[in-house]
Amino acid sequence: TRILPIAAADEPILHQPARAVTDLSDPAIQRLLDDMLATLQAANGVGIAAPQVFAPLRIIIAASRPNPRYPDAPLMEPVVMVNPQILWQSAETCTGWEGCLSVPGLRSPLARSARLRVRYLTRRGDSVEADYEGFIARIIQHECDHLDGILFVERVE
Ligand SMILES: O=C(CSC(=O)[C@H](Cc1ccccc1)CC(F)(F)F)c1ccccc1
Ligand SMILES: [Zn+2]
Repeated sequence: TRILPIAAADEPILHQPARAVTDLSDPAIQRLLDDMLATLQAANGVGIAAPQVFAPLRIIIAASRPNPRYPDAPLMEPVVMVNPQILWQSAETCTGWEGCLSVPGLRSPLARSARLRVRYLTRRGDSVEADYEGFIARIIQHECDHLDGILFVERVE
């Protein structure tokens, strides 16, 4: 397992759409998932997307945990989502702080849908549909933006 370099905001890979994963049994994909997890934990983040470690693939990891800005954030097992699709998101929004490992030192409040339904493949290839709300829903929206080449700073009013 390796800690991977994290792309800075000016890297082109962060401004282009990522490609769907077609072969989850590829050992290189399974290794990437392990490396993304190690990189996320080393960076003390609560989420990460494959383009941030220079892999133009539709893979995200959400790993909410209590932190100074979200003391009541749920502590969750990191969830790996391959080819995530947001099936539904609430019109109702909530505003909260966001940061980005690719934009170090910048934090900004941002409105996101309060609830969403996501369909994704687990790292073993099982298709899952799940509902999320609050801080975890925020992380998933932030990470899915990365898969479409969108940084949170582009959404700040
Ligand atoms: O742990 C961080 C560092 S930034 C972070 O973890 C990003 C994820 C994130 C943090 C906060 C809100 C939404 C997403 C990671 C990124 F860039 F890869 F997506 C944090 C920042 C602000 C509020 C709470 C926590
Ligand atoms: Zn980010």
